[in-house]
Amino acid sequence: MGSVLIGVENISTPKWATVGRRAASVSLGKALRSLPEAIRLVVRLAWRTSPRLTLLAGAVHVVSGCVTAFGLLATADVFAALLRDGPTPDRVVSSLPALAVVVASYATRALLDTAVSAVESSLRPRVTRAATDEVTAVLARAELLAFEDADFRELARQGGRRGVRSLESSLRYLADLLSSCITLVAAVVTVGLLDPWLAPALLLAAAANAWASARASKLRYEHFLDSVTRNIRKGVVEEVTTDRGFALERHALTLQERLLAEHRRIADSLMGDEIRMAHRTNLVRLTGRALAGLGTGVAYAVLGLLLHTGDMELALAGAALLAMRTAFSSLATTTRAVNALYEDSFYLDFYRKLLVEGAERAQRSSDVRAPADPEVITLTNVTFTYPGKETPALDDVSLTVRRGEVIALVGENGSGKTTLGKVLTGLYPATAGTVRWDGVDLADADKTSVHSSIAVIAQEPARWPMTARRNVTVGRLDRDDEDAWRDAVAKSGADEVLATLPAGADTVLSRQFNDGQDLSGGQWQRMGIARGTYRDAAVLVADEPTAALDAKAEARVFEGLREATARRTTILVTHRLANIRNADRIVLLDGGRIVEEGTHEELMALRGHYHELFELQASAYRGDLLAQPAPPT
Ligand SMILES: Nc1ncnc2c1ncn2[C@@H]1O[C@H](COP(=O)(O)OP(=O)(O)OP(=O)(O)O)[C@@H](O)[C@H]1O
Repeated sequence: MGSVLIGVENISTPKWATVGRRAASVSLGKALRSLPEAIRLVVRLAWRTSPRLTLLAGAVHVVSGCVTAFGLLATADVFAALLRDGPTPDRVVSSLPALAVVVASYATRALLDTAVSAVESSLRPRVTRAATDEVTAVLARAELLAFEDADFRELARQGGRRGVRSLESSLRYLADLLSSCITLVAAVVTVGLLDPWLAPALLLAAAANAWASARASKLRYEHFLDSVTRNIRKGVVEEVTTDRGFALERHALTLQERLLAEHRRIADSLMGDEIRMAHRTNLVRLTGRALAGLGTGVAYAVLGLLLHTGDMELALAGAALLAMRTAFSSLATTTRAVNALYEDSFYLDFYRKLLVEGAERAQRSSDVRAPADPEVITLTNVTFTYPGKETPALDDVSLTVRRGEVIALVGENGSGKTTLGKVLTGLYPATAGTVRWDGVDLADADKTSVHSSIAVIAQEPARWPMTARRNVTVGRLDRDDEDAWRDAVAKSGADEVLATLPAGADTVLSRQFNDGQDLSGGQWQRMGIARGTYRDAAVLVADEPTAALDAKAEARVFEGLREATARRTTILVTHRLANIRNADRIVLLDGGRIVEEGTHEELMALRGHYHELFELQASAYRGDLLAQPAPPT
């Protein structure tokens, strides 16, 4: 079956990564122009978080930059006074005012640095919190179907993790950029004022540095995009190699070494690429530094030439030298900040995309309320296709369900039973056709109003990391009804589970907490049934509710369901046909289409597919299936 264990060699690259690849391959200038967008995003979020702190941070940085510039000009004055012609004591005395300004500027700068870090340490956690909150809110409010889209899930991971981290670092780099730019401008203006020829040489060094930094960022980003798919694959292999959920089969199938080898294979390929990328980045940096060095050399050569030809006095040359050194150091800070912001801007884009896409996929609210207890649910020519799939899971399904009816959905694995349950209850929107509750199209209805009227007992119920009692009452938090709770745990058989727990209903059901307990598959299923029963909704979807239950518990659950179904509409998905003989209607699905529909007696009389399935199961119980084959005659 081939040597690749997981078999995901050819999984496609997420859409957003393909778009990002295109963005990264545009010209550098164009890409750099996208920088203001990233800056705007960071500033806007900071502003929303705290306008006062944002203004303060900006102001403190500007003042700090100005003080540095001021100190620089004052130092030039000190040089000018010291290197003037005349007796030394006079020169020293005349330099004192400028020296005092230099000392004052250093002291102020030190105070401002403290202010900067105080303001930033108040602002940054607020921005991080706001960004994390935005991501969490977008995901919490996304429609159910969004979580079926692998691209969206990966975007959520990248936007939530890298995006928020980049936002935080961008804020720091933005602040650095602001103050270093002011110092740089002051230094370049000082140099330019001393001699206009020196400025272009400085700019050459700046351009070389900026080019190298931006190019290196682009290489790193391209590498990230190239490795996205492999990183997803590595994550999957990591999970199956180390996760508890796979531990049993990993050992029983003796897969540990195979999985480890697979993990190493992918990790090696990623490491190889990473090293290659690092070498290329270093080469780019070297070229940048060589060009910047050339610019610096030219600047010093011009200075030497000016001194040699007598076009510049020694005193001014001293000041120019100092300004040039300041310019180079703030240039280094500026390019580092621009470079980091440029690189962050790619990841900020994930964050932005996640917010945009999340907003598009938000569960819509609407003024149209679904009826709380629908009389009739009508599906008309409903088709449903999962995101990223070609073939529909439901194909032209029409069905009418009346209040109080018990409809059993049967059919082979993958025939669309679970999907039909979700579309019928508005959890998934129909791709085509309509689902109406008493004439209200669920496509227009407020989803919360629809979902308030449904209870879902899932095939694999969620294992809520809460107390056992909460695992049931979370079914309807606004209900506080001790009788209903007792009834729910009794009908589901959850009462027997509670009796085995050390702290009874107050035991926390999660191994993540101290003293937390885990349950068996069947015990979790009983908790799920209790939750669905406690919810007491008008429309109940029970999807294989008893698949993991022992026979006694199953009988008890069906007894409970029968009692409750008189009041509510029930959609029951099951493979155990013996349990649904009394259903009002049985709907047989095949390949997403309804192929047979009627009562048990009607379908048996039809002698079609249902009859065949029923007979097959019945014969298994009668013992025909395992009976010795008749000896050949
Ligand atoms: N999350 C999903 N993403 C993509 N395709 C899906 C998803 N869930 C189900 N499908 C596909 O939709 C089709 C119908 O699946 P569904 O779960 O509704 O079948 P089912 O009849 O409930 O099956 P089973 O008896 O195994 O529970 C199948 O072809 C399945 O592969």
